[in-house]
Amino acid sequence: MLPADHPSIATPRVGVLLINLGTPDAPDPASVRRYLAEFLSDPRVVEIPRLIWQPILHGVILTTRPKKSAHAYQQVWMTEGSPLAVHTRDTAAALQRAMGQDAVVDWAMRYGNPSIASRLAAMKAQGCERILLAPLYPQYSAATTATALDAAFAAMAKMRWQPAVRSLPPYHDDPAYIEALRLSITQQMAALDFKPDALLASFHGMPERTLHLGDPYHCHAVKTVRLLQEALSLPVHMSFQSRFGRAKWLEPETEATLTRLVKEGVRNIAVVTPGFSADCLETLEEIGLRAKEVFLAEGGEKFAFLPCLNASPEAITLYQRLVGRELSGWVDQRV
Ligand SMILES: C=CC1=C(C)c2cc3[nH]c(cc4nc(cc5[nH]c(cc1n2)c(C)c5CCC(=O)O)C(CCC(=O)O)=C4C)c(C)c3C=C
Ligand SMILES: [Fe+2]
Ligand SMILES: [Fe+2]
Repeated sequence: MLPADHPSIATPRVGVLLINLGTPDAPDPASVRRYLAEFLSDPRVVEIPRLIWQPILHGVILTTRPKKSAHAYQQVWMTEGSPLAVHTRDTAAALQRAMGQDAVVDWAMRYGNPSIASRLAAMKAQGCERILLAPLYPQYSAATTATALDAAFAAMAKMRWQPAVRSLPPYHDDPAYIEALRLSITQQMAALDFKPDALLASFHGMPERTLHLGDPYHCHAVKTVRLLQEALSLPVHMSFQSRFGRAKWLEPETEATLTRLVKEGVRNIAVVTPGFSADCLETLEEIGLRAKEVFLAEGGEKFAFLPCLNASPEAITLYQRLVGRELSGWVDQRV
């Protein structure tokens, strides 16, 4: 009888684990509360001393925010589940089809389900002795990329026989990523029933302090926008959304930027969110519904939110290239 962590098949296989942020299991206040409690207890996300933060989190935040956020989730929830989970799952399935026998492709969430620990265990049970950990964040941030890798290593800390692992580097300036964005944006703009006067790239925000502490997220986002602008031969405005708490966050803020653009004469706008690999609450509800309302209320006329790369053919070509490069030496190079 083999011990539980012993691979069940003889041929060693290569695994690719796509990792995204995480989302509640259901759009109700209890599920959102469970998710937020895990997410906002992560010291990589909220960098306030535990003794100060925990009473605030378990006091005002977890008693007020779950109800409000559950209402927001209800507006974008899909028949198959939370958009972030549905798109991440579909991306893994499409990448698996594209990669065939070269690798076992799976997906996991940093917070909530399916957990990184459970999918790493499942991949090991399928014989994956080598695993590429691929956090699907183009721009590196300690609050996203680093904590996803921390969770993977924490799971491995409990394994007697660990797989060999590699991690996908940030791809904010990778020509394959910029090309995927260029193609996706060009196609979506051509399908609109209006010609935008401006294109805005809205990124998830971060406390400004993290920039001064050395987190490269802001610089990565700025570089993505510069390269995208060059690739599209179009001016691209840039802003940061999803402000949380009282500290100063990165600026300019998205809704304030939309208001300013209307004042400067922009009437028709397209908004993209290149910091997100998959559509989620922050893109569909915060931009697609709320930011749109602000833009129109300020006097804007046409607003289009252009969806994320999700599981589009452009996204799969991108991930095949990024992943293929990292797997060199592990599998035959075919991409
Ligand atoms: C301290 C607060 C937060 C930091 C820092 C933060 C960074 C950060 N987040 C993403 C990507 C996503 N965030 C999402 C939701 C979300 N984010 C925060 C707070 C911080 N994020 C909260 C409280 C929430 C939950 C929703 C809400 O109540 O408003 C999501 C979407 C999840 C979903 O279920 O759809 C994503 C994706 C990045 C990329 C980032 C730093 C770069
Ligand atoms: Fe967030
Ligand atoms: Fe938000």
